[in-house]
Amino acid sequence: MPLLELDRVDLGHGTQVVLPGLSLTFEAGERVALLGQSGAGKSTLLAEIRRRLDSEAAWCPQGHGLVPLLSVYHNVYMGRLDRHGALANLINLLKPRQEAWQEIGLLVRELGLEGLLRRPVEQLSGGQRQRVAIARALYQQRSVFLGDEPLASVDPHQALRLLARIQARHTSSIIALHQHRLALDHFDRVIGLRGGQVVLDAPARELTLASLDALYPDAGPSNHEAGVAAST
Ligand SMILES: Nc1ncnc2c1ncn2[C@@H]1O[C@H](COP(=O)(O)OP(=O)(O)OP(=O)(O)O)[C@@H](O)[C@H]1O
Repeated sequence: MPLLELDRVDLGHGTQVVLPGLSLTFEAGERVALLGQSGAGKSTLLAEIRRRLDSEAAWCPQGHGLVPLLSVYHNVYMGRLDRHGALANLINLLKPRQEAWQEIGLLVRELGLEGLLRRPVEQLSGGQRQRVAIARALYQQRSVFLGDEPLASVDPHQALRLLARIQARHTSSIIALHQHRLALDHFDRVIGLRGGQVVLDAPARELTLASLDALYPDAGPSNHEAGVAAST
């Protein structure tokens, strides 16, 4: 069953079209890796998917989108801000709701952030912030996970564990990433963007690391090794 169909749409920013005439169908239940060099249009595509799926999708943005001065608890709680009234959210800011505190406590423990619930996000490492952003997306409890490089600042072993948790909690996932090995081994489908077009759209099992090199024209032949190094 299609989750989403894009039929010859022009995607871009203002008057600048980045992905002209784009046609893509995403099926429910698919785990899709979105690849392409910087500026290829992955975020632009994800923004459109997010706009269309709206409340069906949990969202983990590039650069985490956290509030540095607020605690880990409050940042994760923000995943469900829209499900409570303004007053309840305000009160929670001053005095955390008990059931939310417990639920978020379990979630952050699962992601290896135990003991950090009260810590302001500005005092966390890059990898810890990344996990808070993932926790916030998991806390949204949606059927689809959309992630813009959600595994960029964690080590390869952690990336694998986090990805497994993300995929276990969502029926479908569409994730932009640069770890090629991860894309080939843990996704159903790989979509590659280059020069404003979809130049690759294939089942991950049919692809090799070398076949992904064509997505990175600036990188030269050694990119294959970079892909290996960046992967688990
Ligand atoms: N808000 C914006 N306004 C105008 N142009 C933008 C905006 N965001 C992105 N662009 C441009 O759109 C093109 C695609 O950018 P996009 O962020 O989608 O690429 P990307 O594949 O996600 O890159 P990266 O891997 O670096 O995140 C680039 O040329 C970029 O400069």
